Amino acid sequence: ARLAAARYGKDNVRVYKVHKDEATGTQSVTEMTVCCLLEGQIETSYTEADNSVVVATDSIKNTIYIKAKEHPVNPPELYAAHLGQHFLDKYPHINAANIKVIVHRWTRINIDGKPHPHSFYRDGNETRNVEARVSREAGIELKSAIQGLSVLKSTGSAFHGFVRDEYTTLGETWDRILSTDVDATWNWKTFATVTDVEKGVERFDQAFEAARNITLKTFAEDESASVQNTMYKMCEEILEKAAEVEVVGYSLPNKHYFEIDLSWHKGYKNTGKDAEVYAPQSGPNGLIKCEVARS
Ligand SMILES: O=c1[nH]c(=O)c2nn[nH]c2[nH]1
Repeated sequence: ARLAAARYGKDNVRVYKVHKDEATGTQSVTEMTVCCLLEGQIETSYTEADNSVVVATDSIKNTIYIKAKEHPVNPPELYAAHLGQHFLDKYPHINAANIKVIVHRWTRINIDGKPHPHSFYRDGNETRNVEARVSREAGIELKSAIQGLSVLKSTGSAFHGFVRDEYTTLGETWDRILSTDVDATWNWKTFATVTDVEKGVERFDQAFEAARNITLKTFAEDESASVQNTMYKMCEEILEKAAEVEVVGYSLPNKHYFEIDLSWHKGYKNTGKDAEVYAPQSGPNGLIKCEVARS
């Protein structure tokens, strides 16, 4: 037998960092969950119990905290680049660091119309994520994402004209609920160095805001003919807005809401145009994926 692949490290490292603006007394907080897995000349730790090549996962966990102290944690793309590069700079036998940063939402609370200086609430399970691969071979490869942004529209969605054959029972509809949990990703051009990531670093927050706004606006305004077509429009717009992004992807579950025929009860009308009460389904669900690149 031979070792075909190997990477190891620490997962689920929870990190909180506060920024205190002395001038205004305003404090800002960031909370994230980090995974950091290393690759390199580590085969003998698997095959020969040679621990001399192992940077302990406990040390990796410590490094995650130390780099959060030394460097900004925002944007997460920059923090991930610094963290990954550290392992290549420090350990000659480590050739790649695979990092995932999941940033949780702490949205500032507005009290009587005024933003509170140090109070926040968790407005949804939506997260901002970054996956970074920092390697000697390729440099810094960054993939940003929005995950878990649940959206629903009560109309403005249709689905008709699809294949009808001996396997088809689904009726055509010109007016349906559309409900999904947004998982959007955008892959950046490769950055050669951390300095290159830092130059024009505002690109990352701008792309995140653009992706989130485009997703919500297109979802709301598109007279959707299908999940497929609506998500393609989102991708086109994000590519147009973010020049250094090479590929945009979506993975959208189609979370079905079934009509309930209540006509057995006093002839109640509750289907088609009279439908008001529905049965939200936990599963099965449609799952529609795409990746869109520049032509
Ligand atoms: O938007 C949709 N796309 C599909 O492919 C599909 N299949 N069933 N319902 C669907 N809705």
